[in-house]
Amino acid sequence: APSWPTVSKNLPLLGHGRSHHPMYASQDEIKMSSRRWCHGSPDNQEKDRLSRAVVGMSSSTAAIGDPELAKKICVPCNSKDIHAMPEDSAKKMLEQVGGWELATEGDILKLHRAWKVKNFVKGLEFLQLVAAVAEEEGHHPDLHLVGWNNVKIDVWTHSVRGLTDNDFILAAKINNLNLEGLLSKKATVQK
Ligand SMILES: C[C@H](O)[C@H](O)[C@H]1CNC2=NC(N)=NC(=O)C2=N1
Repeated sequence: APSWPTVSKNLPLLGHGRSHHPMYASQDEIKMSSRRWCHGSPDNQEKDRLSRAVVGMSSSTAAIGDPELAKKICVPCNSKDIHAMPEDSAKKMLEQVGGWELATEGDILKLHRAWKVKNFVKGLEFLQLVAAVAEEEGHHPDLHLVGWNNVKIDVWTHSVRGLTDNDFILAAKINNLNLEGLLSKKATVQK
């Protein structure tokens, strides 16, 4: 068999600092895992979470100038109140998510950021940390691990084919991750 790099067994697959993979977690832990999807019918915990959600998601002014983006939570992406924000609103909100830039693919506006990691396995660990935040928020980025040590992340709201506050909240939470020991010392990042 090929000598694949040994990915550490206790890689936290779904956040909370421990893996939720059936091989490693007890059945009740799996039931307890806080996987939530935008389209699922919210249980009480979800309702509580949503009650703290940003009010007035459709107006991106709800978050502009608010330094606590990372403390906000995403709302269901299939909510009828969610709309893609105009580019000038996105440009204003960009100031709150250092290191991210606007990118357009086709006619879709996205948030983009790239990091150089120490090696392939550290890149996977980085992606696992991001996955845990995405699962917690029910809002998911596009994750790329290319050239073995380049992590690239795009964030956009697929349901409206553009940017919403959810995307900036997720980017702010990603910026708050502790990447200690994962990033390469060489700063040059492949865009
Ligand atoms: C149906 C529901 O909208 C989906 O479950 C969620 C999941 N995560 C998501 N993530 C992103 N980035 N955009 C979405 O529209 C989206 N939708």
